[in-house]
Amino acid sequence: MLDDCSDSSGSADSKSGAKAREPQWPQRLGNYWLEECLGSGYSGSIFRAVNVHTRQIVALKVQLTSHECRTNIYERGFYPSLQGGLGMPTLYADGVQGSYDYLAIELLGSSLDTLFRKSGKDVMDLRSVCSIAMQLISRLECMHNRGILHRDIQLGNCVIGIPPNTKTLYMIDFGFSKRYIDPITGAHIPDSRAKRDFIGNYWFSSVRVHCEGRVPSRRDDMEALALMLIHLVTPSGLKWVRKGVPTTTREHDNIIRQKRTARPSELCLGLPSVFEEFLRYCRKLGFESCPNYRHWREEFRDLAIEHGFGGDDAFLWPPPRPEKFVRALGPTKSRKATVGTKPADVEGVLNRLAKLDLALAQRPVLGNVANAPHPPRPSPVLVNGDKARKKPVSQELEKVIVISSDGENGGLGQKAAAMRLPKAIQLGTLARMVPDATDNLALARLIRNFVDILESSRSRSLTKEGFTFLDALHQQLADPDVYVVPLRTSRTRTETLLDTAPEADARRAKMDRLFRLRRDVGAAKSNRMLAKMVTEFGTCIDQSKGRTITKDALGFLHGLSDTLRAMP
Ligand SMILES: Nc1ncnc2c1ncn2[C@@H]1O[C@H](COP(=O)(O)OP(=O)(O)OP(=O)(O)O)[C@@H](O)[C@H]1O
Repeated sequence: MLDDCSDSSGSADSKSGAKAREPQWPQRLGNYWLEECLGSGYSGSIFRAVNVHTRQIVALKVQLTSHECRTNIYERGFYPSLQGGLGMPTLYADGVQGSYDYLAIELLGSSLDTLFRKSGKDVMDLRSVCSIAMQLISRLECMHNRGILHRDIQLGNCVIGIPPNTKTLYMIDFGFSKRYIDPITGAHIPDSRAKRDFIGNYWFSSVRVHCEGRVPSRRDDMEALALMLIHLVTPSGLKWVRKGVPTTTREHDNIIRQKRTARPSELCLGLPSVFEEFLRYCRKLGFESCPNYRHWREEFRDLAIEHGFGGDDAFLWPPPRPEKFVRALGPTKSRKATVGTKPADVEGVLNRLAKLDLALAQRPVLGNVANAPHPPRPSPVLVNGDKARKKPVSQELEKVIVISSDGENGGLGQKAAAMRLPKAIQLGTLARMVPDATDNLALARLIRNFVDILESSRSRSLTKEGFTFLDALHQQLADPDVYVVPLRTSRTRTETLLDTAPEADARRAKMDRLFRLRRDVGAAKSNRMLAKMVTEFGTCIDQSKGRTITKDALGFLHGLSDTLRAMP
């Protein structure tokens, strides 16, 4: 199949052959005068064209009627259902003239593929990727709500608009699309194990469709999007994309093998956890399941907010300089911002984060001992603060960017005046300081800083870095030499959403547990008891929808800090 189905974009179907020689296109088709050629695909070319009567500029997609793969025929069938949807191109006219078939479509801008390649970078900045995620989830939601699957999600099929719509992403190329809902009966297309030709693209088509030959449904469009996002934030991209379009069956088999065997945790190593969770979610969806678009849009919005980019989904290209976000967050010359750290250093950290410098954003592999937040250390550690430690925590605290200049209560309590770093960096830094907190007072201070960060953040969701802090805290309170299973397990929020317990009951149970923890924390008599409470606290948050830090949760953390402070 491979030798007769490839093109340079990585798209594949059963009908395509080697790229045909460019035909001689006429100067005029219907009311359109053909101008510049914007791009050529396997089955035809796209021209910038002008309506000779109205002077309206359009993109004219032209194909030979003799072509073996006349995708225009299919596309013109889908456009009417997609009209009016945000990011769905307008179809102005279509027709057949002599041996030419044309569609006059709204003229759009460059594709993500072109933009990314021209940037010369090997990863896309996190802000842009979050905005792509939010917008494309909406595009798929729109198509799916209208009963249509795209089935060829790839960078070349996502384009920006022309001014004034340059911040909006559009889906194009519905040549492989399909109705999955019968417009008359309303029934979902049936699943089938019968052997079928692969339709999609080598890079991002889902494992089920590409490697197992299954019938595509909504989940597969979503998985393709997840893979595309992971590709964008992975240095040099997904490994099976790096070698280019396969030209032999052997190369294609290699891609299939690599795709099939790559576990989500491996693909997403070092990335913010939402990428892995999204991919896992898509792969767990049933054939007819309706994806929870809103939930995942909000996840990517939260990720953008956590990294200081704001929650707007506008696609800004080229990406604004990271300093723009820094300035928006506070004055860079603040005295507090420079405690132990030069502004340039801080900017460097932010710049690297904005470019998703993966060395900085190291993420432990879930459940992997080698990547446990803090590997077992030989040094003796505290049980009720009775052992001496290497380094006073306050020194480390000062090295950290904002944290605290007056130890006890100041610090992030005066957050408004200080330059605020992204929550992820602050929490990550704080978590790394826990193993060196050699007495209860130092731990109490770190917890207070933890609470300050949570309270100063717009998002009340406990992130991966927040759980890493709790893991480290639990370990330090219980026994620092023993490996602790991370609180936030590979169980995803998705599963939480799919839990059978009615949502209201689950919420009430969470509130009760947190209320009890808050009430009882003051009565704890030892660090081990507190360690248990931290575990219960973390588990309770992890299992709740949205992993939200409630008032009682903050109360518990305050109580924990006070109790440690009061302990001998
Ligand atoms: N409406 C549009 N406005 C501007 N450029 C467009 C438009 N539609 C497509 N293009 C450009 O033409 C290229 C090919 O378009 P499209 O993917 O629709 O054609 P195709 O023949 O189906 O291609 P392929 O065979 O690669 O799937 C796109 O990558 C894009 O650069």
